Amino acid sequence: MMSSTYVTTITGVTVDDIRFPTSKQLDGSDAMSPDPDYSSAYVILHTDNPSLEGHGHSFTIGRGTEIICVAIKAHTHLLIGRTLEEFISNPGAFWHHLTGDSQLRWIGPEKGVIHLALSAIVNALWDLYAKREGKPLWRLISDLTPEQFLKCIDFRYISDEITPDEALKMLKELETTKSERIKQLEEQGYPSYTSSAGWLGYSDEKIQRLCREAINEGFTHLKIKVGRDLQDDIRRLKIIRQEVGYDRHIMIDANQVWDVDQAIEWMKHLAEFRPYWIEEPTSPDDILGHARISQALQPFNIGVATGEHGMNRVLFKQMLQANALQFCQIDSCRLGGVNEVLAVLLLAAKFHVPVCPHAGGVGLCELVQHLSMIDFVVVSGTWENRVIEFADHLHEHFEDPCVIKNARYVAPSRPGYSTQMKENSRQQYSFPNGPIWNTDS
Ligand SMILES: C[C@H](O)[C@@H](O)CC(=O)C(=O)O
Ligand SMILES: [Mg+2]
Repeated sequence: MMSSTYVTTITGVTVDDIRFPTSKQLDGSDAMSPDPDYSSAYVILHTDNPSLEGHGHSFTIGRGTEIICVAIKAHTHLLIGRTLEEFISNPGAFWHHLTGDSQLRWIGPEKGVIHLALSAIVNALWDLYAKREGKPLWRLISDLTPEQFLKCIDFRYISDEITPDEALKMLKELETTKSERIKQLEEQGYPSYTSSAGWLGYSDEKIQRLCREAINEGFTHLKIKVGRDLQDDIRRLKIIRQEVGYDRHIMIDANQVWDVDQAIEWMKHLAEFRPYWIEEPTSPDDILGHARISQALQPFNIGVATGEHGMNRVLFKQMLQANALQFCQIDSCRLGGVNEVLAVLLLAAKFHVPVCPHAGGVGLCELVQHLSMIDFVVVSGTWENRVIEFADHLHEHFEDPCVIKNARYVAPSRPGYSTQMKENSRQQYSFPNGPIWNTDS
């Protein structure tokens, strides 16, 4: 897509299992994950240009990261000897090539461990491309023409809902005003919400303190974990509402613990606290269940948010078709990397459903800021009702950490996809032999 006079060949793939012992402080804890160790299946694509590498990762919560690492290595034959120019000339076709290995496809297809592995690789390819062009990813993709943008997407399985021609029309309608939105982003940043205050394992005192801090930092939207015990949720929500008042939005997240009827019943008891959304009320695969919950909660003005475990664009297509979600939570590492996220952004825009990405974890905030900015500039053209999740953990381990100012993500300016972890952090937290884990060393 971009013209280039030289060719960059992928010559090697390094894979690392990196884990942070976040479970010690119960950071990240929820009703389904009481002791997460935020982790990264981390990949570096080496090239024949020693100063040009692509970094990517996929997020997990501890055990199992090594399985994704093995799955990443299983893709090596699809990468070595391939050129960055092949990827750039047709990113959608290259994505198809990576998901198309018939033997690997059998253990998906396009979901589960193999798809988590794919996302790390695809994220690294986009990092490589953006670094080569000297642009942050959001800007690189914003600068593509609508035709080039569409070349990134594999329309297989979604063309019954959105065709390339229809998508082209949508993108062209926004193209003439793109530069205004780029300016707005650079001047104002992108709205965010915090989930740092409400992890399930935190004491009431800690939650109160963190709510106050969040308000002082300018946050108007806060997310709290629920779903372990109803009386506990009621007590915690009372405390939180006392701290933040009713002028701010509270979102709540059940992390899939409920059956469908149980979700509806439980939420009726929490409705008095006026949650803006209930996130992952039930199994992430249950499209019709989410639709029933959405319908039941409509009279209470509570939206359903889901997507952090949304396995692929097909699931999102059906969630949208079934009116099963009111907030679309793309995940930069659960979907098959940037290409598939772009497909979901288009689908969500078609249904006028706001995209509010899942972030937090390790490195997710760094990635999704680019994706929401692309959505704003190119796809939906608006940030109305849209907020990117922010959790204040582990940013110090990244070369280009996200920056929050007045509760808004500052638009990244460094080349790449903000994926690159500091070399020292990769060594220290390498599992199981890094010094943090190997207490004998
Ligand atoms: C285990 C993770 O911390 C999870 O609770 C994150 C999540 O659901 C969210 O950020 O939303
Ligand atoms: Mg969640």
